[in-house]
Amino acid sequence: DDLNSDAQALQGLRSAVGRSALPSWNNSTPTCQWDGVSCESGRVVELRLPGAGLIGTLPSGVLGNLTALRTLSLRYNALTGPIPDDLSRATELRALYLQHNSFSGEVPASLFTLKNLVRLDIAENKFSGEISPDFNKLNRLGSLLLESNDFSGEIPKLDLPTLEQFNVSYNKLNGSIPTKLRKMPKDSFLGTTLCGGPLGLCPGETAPTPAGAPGSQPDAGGVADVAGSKKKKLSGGAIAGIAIGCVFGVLLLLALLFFLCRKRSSKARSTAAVEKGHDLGMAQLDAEPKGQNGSAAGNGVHAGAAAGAVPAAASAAAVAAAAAAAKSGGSTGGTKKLIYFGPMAVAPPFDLEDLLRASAEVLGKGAFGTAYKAVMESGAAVAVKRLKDVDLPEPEFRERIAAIGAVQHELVVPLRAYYFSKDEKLLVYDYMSMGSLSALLHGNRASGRTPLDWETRSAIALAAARGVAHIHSTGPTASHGNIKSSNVLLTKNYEARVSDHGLPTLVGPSFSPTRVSGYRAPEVTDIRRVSQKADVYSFGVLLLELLTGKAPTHAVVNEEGLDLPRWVQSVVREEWTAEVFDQELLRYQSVEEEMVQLLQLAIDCSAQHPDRRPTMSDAAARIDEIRRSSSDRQATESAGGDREGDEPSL
Ligand SMILES: Nc1ncnc2c1ncn2[C@@H]1O[C@H](COP(=O)(O)OP(=O)(O)OP(=O)(O)O)[C@@H](O)[C@H]1O
Repeated sequence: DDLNSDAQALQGLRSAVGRSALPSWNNSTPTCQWDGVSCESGRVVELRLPGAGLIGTLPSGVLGNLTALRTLSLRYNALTGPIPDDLSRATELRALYLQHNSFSGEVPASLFTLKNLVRLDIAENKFSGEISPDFNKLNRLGSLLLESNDFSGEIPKLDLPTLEQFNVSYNKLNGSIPTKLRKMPKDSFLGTTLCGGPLGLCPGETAPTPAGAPGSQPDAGGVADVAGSKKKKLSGGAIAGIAIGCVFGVLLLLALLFFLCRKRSSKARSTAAVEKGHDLGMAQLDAEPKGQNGSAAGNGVHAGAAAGAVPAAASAAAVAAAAAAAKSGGSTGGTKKLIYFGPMAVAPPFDLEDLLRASAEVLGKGAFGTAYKAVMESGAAVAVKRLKDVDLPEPEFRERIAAIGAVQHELVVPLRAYYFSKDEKLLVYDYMSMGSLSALLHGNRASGRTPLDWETRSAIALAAARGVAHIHSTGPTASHGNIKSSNVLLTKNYEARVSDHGLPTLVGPSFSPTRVSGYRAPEVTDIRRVSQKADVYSFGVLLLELLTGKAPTHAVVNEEGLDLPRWVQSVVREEWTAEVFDQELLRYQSVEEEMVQLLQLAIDCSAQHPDRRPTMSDAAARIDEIRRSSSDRQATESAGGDREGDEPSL
């Protein structure tokens, strides 16, 4: 074993998973100077390639040859498949960081021979199977991080003397937490059905008896019995005392409430009026769209959530913010601030007070909360999204929202600011005056809305593809997470902008959408973890929607809604291709070839198997090409004819 064999191993790694990612790894540069490589005494001892864009499956017979390796970090890449068995030959390994990839399969038994391991982080992958008791063999382990995988079953009795960090949260684990691990914090076990220790008593367990108290009843049959047995010991006097205390407490609370209500009602806007206004806004959500603002606003196709832009009597966003302020202590000053991103962070043009005073109307209700249009006294309008079901701990929420706010791109609707308190989470976006693509496509066609021509539709497709491709370019696992036509918004000039990226990362594990969206890729089981390839699938469905004019959740076929990719494929297979297109598009016969090309791309993107789908940037490049050929052809065919407004009649 020498540096030559190390170099060969690294080359093997590069050609398997990093061909385009590791340009500095070439023969004209000495191996020890390659990116991410550190040597000592003529051997490679560290390999650190975090977020390097590695993609694919680690080959076997490669990493195991790095026999002097002490640190291996391949975190935040797009690696798939199992950990190769031969890694066990790298016996000097102390730190192994593989978190945030898509590794799958069981943790190989060979890993448990790496006796020197101190840090093992394989979180945020797709590892499955049970957690092996053989982790006990790694008795120098200080951190063992297994969270957000598909591990199942019970946690074995782990007894690792130097273990400080341990996390198995967000796995399919059940049973009780082994005694030695019960000192770990609650966070280590969230998102599982485990019990015991920081998660509270397991069924059949009794609370530990306080020192000196008479013996408890072992296994007396659960929490209820424990309470029952305590009750028996209370004397009559004590019960009377408690009862009197309770009555007094309730009276005191009532008096306080009464006092507070009176105080608030003297303010300009009474709480009752505001609440009423708020209720009005919310109540309208389940009603038919009123369509005051024409087809540009609202979202008429999402069954049950059809909402026009209905003005609420009072400021609904103000209610949201006021509720936040009131619940968390009354005053709106102090630390209760909007946190800004991008250029606005330098000179914020509005603050929470302005939002509080803004008049608002409900735009619609989505899976993550309700969206409002808020018009401030200055006349500026913003879209405020009031999130529900966020039970992430504050630091995690702030970290994730910072990642969302960091995406600033001309084709992505910018997140300008957010507000976080225990009870309220508000996101502030630019207000997009022409509403969503969903409303544009499926809005009331009868009422003389402008038909969408090929040029507009293909331009929207291109902008959306580029916007999403930009989000993907920010990191190997960065994804939008919820691509659909109501999240493609339009500027005054009908230019498309991608909105709402990253929202699924903000909701906690308790979030469970009621319906499976027609845009969701078949492999997605947890909407909080949507891969880039799953985004491509959703984008494919969006393209199909643009081409067919049909919404994927539209109840055309049956109550369950339309599986657009399957429907299109069945029609295309029967060679009725022309049948799938939106009638409005068919009026433009001269672009039929391009329409078929775009349809082919849509079918490719919505392939069942993720590996068959193109990348988002490939999809964008293909749309660009298709559009170029259609404009070339139109230039030659129309011989100077002005197509603008030239709307062929039926
Ligand atoms: N910045 C914005 N400007 C204008 N309209 C918006 C803006 N953001 C959202 N909307 C519109 O408000 C409505 C509700 O949006 P919201 O994002 O809450 O739900 P959704 O997109 O239907 O579903 P989801 O919650 O899954 O994203 C939609 O019709 C959407 O197009």
